[in-house]
Amino acid sequence: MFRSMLVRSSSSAKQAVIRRSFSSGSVPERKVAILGAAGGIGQPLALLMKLNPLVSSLSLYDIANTPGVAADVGHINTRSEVVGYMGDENLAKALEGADLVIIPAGVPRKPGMTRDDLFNINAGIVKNLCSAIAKYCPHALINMISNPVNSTVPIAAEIFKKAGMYDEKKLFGVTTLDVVRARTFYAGKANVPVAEVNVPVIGGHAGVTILPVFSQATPQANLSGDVLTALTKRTQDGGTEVVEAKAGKGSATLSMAYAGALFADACLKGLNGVPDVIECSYVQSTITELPFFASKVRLGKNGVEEVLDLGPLSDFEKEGLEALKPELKSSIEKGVMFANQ
Ligand SMILES: NC(=O)C1=CN([C@@H]2O[C@H](COP(=O)(O)OP(=O)(O)OC[C@H]3O[C@@H](n4cnc5c(N)ncnc54)[C@H](O)[C@@H]3O)[C@@H](O)[C@H]2O)C=CC1
Ligand SMILES: O=C([O-])CC(=O)C(=O)O
Repeated sequence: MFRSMLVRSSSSAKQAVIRRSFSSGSVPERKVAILGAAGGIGQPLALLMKLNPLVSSLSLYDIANTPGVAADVGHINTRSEVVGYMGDENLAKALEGADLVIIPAGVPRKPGMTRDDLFNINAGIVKNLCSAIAKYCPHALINMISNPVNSTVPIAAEIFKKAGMYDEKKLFGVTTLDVVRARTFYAGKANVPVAEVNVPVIGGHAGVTILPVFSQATPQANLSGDVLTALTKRTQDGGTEVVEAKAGKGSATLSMAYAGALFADACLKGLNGVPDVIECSYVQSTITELPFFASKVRLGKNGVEEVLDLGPLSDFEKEGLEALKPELKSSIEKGVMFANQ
């Protein structure tokens, strides 16, 4: 049985000591499950989560190849115990007791495709995985990476509603890569240290629905309208830039794993009661007329503690906001319709 592929990252005795010291200290035990863990994002994300001291148990699930990934990552001498699970019959065990489930399962784009072209395959994958989550770890936080995020998050919400297990505070579309890109591109043009940069990115996660709010970027810089327009377009097309550079071999995996690990770490900090953890994410929202929208959210013990206001927008950003609404609305409706058919 694949459970026997359990890989312990250090001896049982050492693990017991680690467990005791954490249970008596301030860092609680946290199980994180990655669904799609053997994929292009899943593998480096598994590595980064293995390096995260907030994780005590790392559960790696995929339909194929998880034994090798779990054996490999499990040899790293950090806190978490690593267990790999392969195949549908092991999904329940992969999920049981999870505090956080990260979902990068599904097919990536090839050149010429939009994220919405992935809907037909990925919608079904997300639907099945979310049905299992509703059954086996209904109180876990969900970090949805699988594209099209603008639709997969509404699909997940509908599946949880049908199961009577929907908690809007626990469902997150991961848009952190848009923030990571906006920070990198802005730092290059503004000539400021990239590590100090923050830029909120609102809307959704596809093309024009990605709206970086450079007027609120810190540190501030006096960039021309043309530069801001170009920065906005590059952020919106960041995923396509990688898809084209990879020329048929997939989409962003390494930068996505970094972004996914950053967001998961923020979720774990929130769960553990760290105050003032704020990240952008695509969540159920009332700050616009759209039922799901990415904006800054405050993370806490229950997941989303507060969806923050958009703050002042420039005229260019106001136009971008109005322009993104029709596409985002139809992507949300498409997801809701799929889940209810
Ligand atoms: N939210 C974001 O910012 C980003 C999202 N993505 C999306 O992430 C997804 C994954 O991308 P990659 O890792 O590059 O693809 P990949 O093809 O390398 O890996 C996907 C993995 O999912 C697994 N999988 C397929 N069906 C599954 C199921 N039912 N249960 C569990 N695992 C299953 C596959 O076996 C494979 O290992 C794509 O949909 C991609 O578009 C990619 C980059 C950024
Ligand atoms: O572009 C893609 O297909 C993958 C993705 O979401 C991104 O890199 O932002």
